[in-house]
Amino acid sequence: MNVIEIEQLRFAWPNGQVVLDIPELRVRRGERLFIKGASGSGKSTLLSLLAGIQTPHQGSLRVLDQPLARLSSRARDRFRADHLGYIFQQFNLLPFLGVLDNVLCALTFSASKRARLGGEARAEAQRLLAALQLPETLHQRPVHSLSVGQQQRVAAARALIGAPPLVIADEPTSALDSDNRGAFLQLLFAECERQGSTLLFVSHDAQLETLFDRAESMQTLNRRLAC
Ligand SMILES: Nc1ncnc2c1ncn2[C@@H]1O[C@H](COP(=O)(O)OP(=O)(O)OP(=O)(O)O)[C@@H](O)[C@H]1O
Repeated sequence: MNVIEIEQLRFAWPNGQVVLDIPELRVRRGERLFIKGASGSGKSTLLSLLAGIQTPHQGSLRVLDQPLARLSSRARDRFRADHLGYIFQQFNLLPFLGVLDNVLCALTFSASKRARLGGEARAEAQRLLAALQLPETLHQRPVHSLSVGQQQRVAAARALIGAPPLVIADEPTSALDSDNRGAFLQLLFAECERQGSTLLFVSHDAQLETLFDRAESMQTLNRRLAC
């Protein structure tokens, strides 16, 4: 089954600038896809469509077989909470909440994620944080007191909890040095594989692409825009 299916997708921002014109993109279940592209090439715009924050103006976009544009905005919010894990570029953690509470908050709005846990939520949050190598001594600390690399692991655990079928990561390694980037990616891959999550990872750092099953560039995806 394909987790993502895009056909003849076009999207423009209100100023009329066409940012995406993608004839086709398919992502298989369990695949680890790297999407690269220069600043301004439309990476974040594509992710906002896949997450159902924006909807396409033309063409078809299906995530987990759901045509997102046909859902109401409320149904898209629910779909996102239930089926997606999202690692934001700036992590978007709640700075004064503790590490564990930041991870657990991903379950608050999703009965599906809670149902997929198969065990106690706190124990699963602790397991994920340990798998991502965040020491237990930090689990109660407010996240604002953590280093950038540690915050990134909290953001990854929050995206992974409840085994969402699709995990989207938007440049989450840009603040790390190359050794730490590689190590973090291997941990992320291992957890995605363990729980059967497809990973879509966006970055302008083309050095990372060899670590993935497949890489696509925004330039190639958007080839019609260059004509
Ligand atoms: N909310 C918005 N309203 C209008 N234009 C926007 C909006 N968001 C992005 N754009 C425009 O869409 C184009 C693509 O932006 P986008 O953020 O998707 O690129 P990107 O590849 O993610 O860039 P970066 O690597 O710098 O984050 C840019 O020209 C940008 O100015």
